[in-house]
Amino acid sequence: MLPQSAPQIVSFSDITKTFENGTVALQDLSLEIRQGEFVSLLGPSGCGKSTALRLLAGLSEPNSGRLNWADDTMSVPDHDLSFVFQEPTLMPWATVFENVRLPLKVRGIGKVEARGRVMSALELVGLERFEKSYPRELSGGMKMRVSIARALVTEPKVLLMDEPFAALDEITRFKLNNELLEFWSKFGLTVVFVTHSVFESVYLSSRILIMTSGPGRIVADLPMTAPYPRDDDFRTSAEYADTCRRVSHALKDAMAA
Ligand SMILES: Nc1ncnc2c1ncn2[C@@H]1O[C@H](COP(=O)(O)OP(=O)(O)OP(=O)(O)O)[C@@H](O)[C@H]1O
Repeated sequence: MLPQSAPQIVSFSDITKTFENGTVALQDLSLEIRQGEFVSLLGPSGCGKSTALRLLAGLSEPNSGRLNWADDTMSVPDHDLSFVFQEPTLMPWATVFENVRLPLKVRGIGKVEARGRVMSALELVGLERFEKSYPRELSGGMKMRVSIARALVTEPKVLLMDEPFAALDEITRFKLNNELLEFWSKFGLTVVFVTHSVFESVYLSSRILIMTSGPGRIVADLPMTAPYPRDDDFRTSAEYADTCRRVSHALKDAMAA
């Protein structure tokens, strides 16, 4: 599946991010992401994964260095880019339909025009029958599906995900992993995915960037060559187990260094 030949979509050049309290969250970070990649940022707590994702989303600015989108329109906040957080961050007072409609509303798209798009996004995540439900009536997995539908309703090119499945039980997480891979492939998305989990990153990614802290930086860039589609057979294969072991060792080495 693509990587090497695909065009670059965004690059970080020597990016440093220091917070006001003096914490150097990222130092001299350079990185290129290509269109259609599924890139995971994997590393221990505090190594700057979320900071890197927030810079990509335009939610924060670097102190030095440059972030370059190949297409200038991508640097406009919210344009062609969606963010999924660990918490589904749904409006509790609004229905599932209204929650998913929100990004379209923010863009000035009227309810009539939005309806078809919202219902298509809900169908994608299997929640079309729940359009009138409120978040409190949904399970954790369903809330996350609503959050994903809200991210996909704008038909983004790039999906940024910050530990989206960390709070879910394993069976739900596996299901959502598979659904995410389906959306990624169906829509030709570029996904940047933050996780602590070696297993999750190996299952999903076309490439894993291992980060470490003190200061936050990338210490290994590992292509994941197992073919897609990946399914439950892959999850129980020797190749998956071997790759998890290799990535786990690389992570341990990075943390010890
Ligand atoms: N707004 C902030 N002000 C000060 N320090 C911050 C701020 N945000 C993050 N940090 C610090 O910057 C470093 C990187 O944080 P970041 O949240 O990016 O790490 P992370 O790898 O995503 O961690 P986790 O996996 O725990 O979410 C940490 O030391 C964190 O305490």
